[in-house]
Amino acid sequence: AGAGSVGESVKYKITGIDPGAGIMEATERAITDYELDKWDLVSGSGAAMTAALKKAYDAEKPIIITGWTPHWKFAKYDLKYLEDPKGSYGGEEEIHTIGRTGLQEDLPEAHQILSNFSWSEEEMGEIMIAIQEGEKPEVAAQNWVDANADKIALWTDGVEKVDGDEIKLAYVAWDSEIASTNVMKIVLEDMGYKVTTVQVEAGPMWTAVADGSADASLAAWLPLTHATYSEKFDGKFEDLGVSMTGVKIGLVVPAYMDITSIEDLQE
Ligand SMILES: C[SH](C)CC(=O)O
Repeated sequence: AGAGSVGESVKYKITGIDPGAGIMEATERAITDYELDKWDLVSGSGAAMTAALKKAYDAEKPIIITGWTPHWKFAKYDLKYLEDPKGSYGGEEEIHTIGRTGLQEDLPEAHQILSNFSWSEEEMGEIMIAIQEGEKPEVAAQNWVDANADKIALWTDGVEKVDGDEIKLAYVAWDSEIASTNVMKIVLEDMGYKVTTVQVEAGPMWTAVADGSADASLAAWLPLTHATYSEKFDGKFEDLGVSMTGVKIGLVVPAYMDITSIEDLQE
């Protein structure tokens, strides 16, 4: 089908997520880079996006979403990324853990555990899929923690337990970060911390770590996805390291759509 019919079939709309997400900025960049003048990016939330995806997929209707890996949608549906020859979405990304300045001095044990935190797409995926299949996030995370003591020992080895120190983790309700934050909450609680988690949008998440109202976040996507935030708050946070490599953002469509590149969306 011609490119125009693709645009008409989705009313020239790309189904996005929360407006502050880096993938939304990258998509606006793609709309400019590929001169998709008739196209609009619709913001909403991760949950609204996956609901729209399910509705379209079950009816085998066209849909174009802002998608990312790791995410359970690739296990549930036959999806594909649209090629991005202009590189609007960057290349391979990483998930980083960030902490407020002063964290190492105030909460050295947590600083060490958060710096050690790293796991694979498959490990995160087990939790995301359990949640997607109806398990409560805290239960899915606890089940994973119970089954992966050896992995968690790599993060906590040599770290002394604390006695009720308080720590606050900020995160955004992306399925990937719901999984990681619930796991880290349990790990830190098992190490003696009183953990609170606060779910906010991406901008407020970075702001909270930078102004110290949150101690850390597991939800920093770098180097490109959150470049605007990391530049804005340069010097006001500490990068505690990479928790996952090989992650990716882009435009994602069901495999039944006969387009392969973002260029196919041009008139
Ligand atoms: C939706 S990705 C997890 C992160 C981002 O786009 O900011």
